[in-house]
Amino acid sequence: MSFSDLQNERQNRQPQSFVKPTSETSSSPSNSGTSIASASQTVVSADGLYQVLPTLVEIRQTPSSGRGIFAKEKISRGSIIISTKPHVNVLSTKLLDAFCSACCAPAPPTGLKRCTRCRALWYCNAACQNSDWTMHKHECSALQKWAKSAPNEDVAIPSDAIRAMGRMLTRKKVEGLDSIWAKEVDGMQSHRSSMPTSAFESHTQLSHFLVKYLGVSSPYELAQYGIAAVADLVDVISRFVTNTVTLTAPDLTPIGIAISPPIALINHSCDPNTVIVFPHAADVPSKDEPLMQAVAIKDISPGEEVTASYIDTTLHRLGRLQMLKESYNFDCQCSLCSDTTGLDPRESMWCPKSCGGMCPVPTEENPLARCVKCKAAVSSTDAVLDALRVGQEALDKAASVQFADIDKAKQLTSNMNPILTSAGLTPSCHPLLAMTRLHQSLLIATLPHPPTQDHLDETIRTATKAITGLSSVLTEGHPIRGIALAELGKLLIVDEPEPLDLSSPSAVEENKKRYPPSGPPRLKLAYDTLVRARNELLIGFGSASDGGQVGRDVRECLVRVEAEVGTWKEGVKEALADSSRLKKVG
Ligand SMILES: C[S@@+](CC[C@H](N)C(=O)[O-])C[C@H]1O[C@@H](n2cnc3c(N)ncnc32)[C@H](O)[C@@H]1O
Repeated sequence: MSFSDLQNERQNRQPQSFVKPTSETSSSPSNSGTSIASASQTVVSADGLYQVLPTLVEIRQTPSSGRGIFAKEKISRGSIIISTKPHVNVLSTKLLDAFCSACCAPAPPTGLKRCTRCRALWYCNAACQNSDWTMHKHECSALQKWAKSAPNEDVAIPSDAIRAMGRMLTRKKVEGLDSIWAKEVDGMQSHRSSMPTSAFESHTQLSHFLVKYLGVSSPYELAQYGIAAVADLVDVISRFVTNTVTLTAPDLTPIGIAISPPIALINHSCDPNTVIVFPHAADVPSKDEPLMQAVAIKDISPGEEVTASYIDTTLHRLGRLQMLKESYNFDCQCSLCSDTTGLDPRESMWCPKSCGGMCPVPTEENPLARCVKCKAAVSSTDAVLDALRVGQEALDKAASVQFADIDKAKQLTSNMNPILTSAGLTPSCHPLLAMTRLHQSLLIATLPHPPTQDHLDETIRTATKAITGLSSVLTEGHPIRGIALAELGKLLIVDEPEPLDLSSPSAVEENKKRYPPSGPPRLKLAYDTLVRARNELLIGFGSASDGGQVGRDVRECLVRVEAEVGTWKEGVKEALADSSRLKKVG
């Protein structure tokens, strides 16, 4: 595998949220977490709505989280629970020329075809353009008008939020305000009545842009979209903010936003049993893409609630609580957030006496941290607190400049990683894990052509450290783990620029102590890593989707590595045969 393949995969991948956190705030009654159904939960009658929900689940009213989806039968991990095309999906504005606006596939080598009228949307081919035309014909002229009135090129295309809401309202009008489609959209949770004042400003601004984009100028015109009063407009915005999911490429790179009312029925947990993915299954025709799937990553018992995470669950507890409150306005009481007694790997450091145990990281509120195994006290509290604070600042800075100034970002992550590590943080501790993952993506993006052994090996070590961290905080089969393992496996099969000469026994011994090893042991490690990746991808992207596009790529890689290992074994056999022949001749 060449290193450029890896660089093409350079992601703007977030540590991960499936439902898009937005700056707009929404509010909801405070509520409890998820899990086992209680007697007070009643089955919600859906009156012909949500036809895509399979019979193995049902909608129930929960005492504190509103409606939710519950298993009626046992659901095994790796099963696809819901599979549907979103009601609405739009690409991020900056990626409009990189992905097809209909099927959301990346631009083929021959390039995408641009809509010649609005010049804003791009498609794979005429078939994709035609399949999108029923919707695009309405937005095409809106996009043209918007561009004409834009003060400059940078804002010539409205944001993904405005375009998505525009499509949602237009489709409602086209389908009919009493249609099932419209009822499902209108049935999504709105927090209008309990919206905090802080949300009003952003919601008002969005409403203003939305009305301008739709080009409506009278109450009569607005009513055709089902908006009879200002309150209805606020509902549209609130529903959008509360229920939108990040549209991702099959490798989890965020590429836009999507809305699916049945999938939006899934409530949140920071330790979810389900993930929302867009796996790009092989047998799905492009007209059915982007296919959105809710996949079980844990076995789910009958009566148990199906939950997904709305935010990055590698974050520490306070960070998660704050994000959920700000973006979805509820106080998370899931098992992970409620249990403050156990040791959370997201907030852990090694024992100061190196007994092999771990301690919770000290905080301003709880400065006295002790190893859970040998009870040794952390004496360097101030230094650890400083490292955590400076680490978070450096992470925010590096993340914000990673595309505009990659060298600066890399300098920040290179400097901070050793500081956080020597402060004693474990690889799963926030912000070290996030910093390691960012450092890995920057190392991949800056791999020289051809790669140097040092740069390649550092990237492999960083990817390994990231997997160690991720494996402590995410359940086996979580797609982020599967993707991280696939990435490491691919790094390990990049041709070594300067492999060790393993012809002497001492070099072979030396190689055993090295990480990553060189030569055949490296290939063996690549093979084992790719097997692990494939197994986890089959869970996270669903076994019926064959682990999604990445799962299929990994399978192909495995076939190549197997052939290479086979050739190598043949080579060894031949060499042995040669030497015994030579001995006989001698
Ligand atoms: C995408 S909707 C989920 C479906 C929603 N319960 C309904 O009835 O339509 C997101 C909203 O559900 C509620 N919610 C989701 N997960 C929750 C949880 N773990 N605890 C409390 N409320 C939750 C919050 O009000 C949140 O803004």
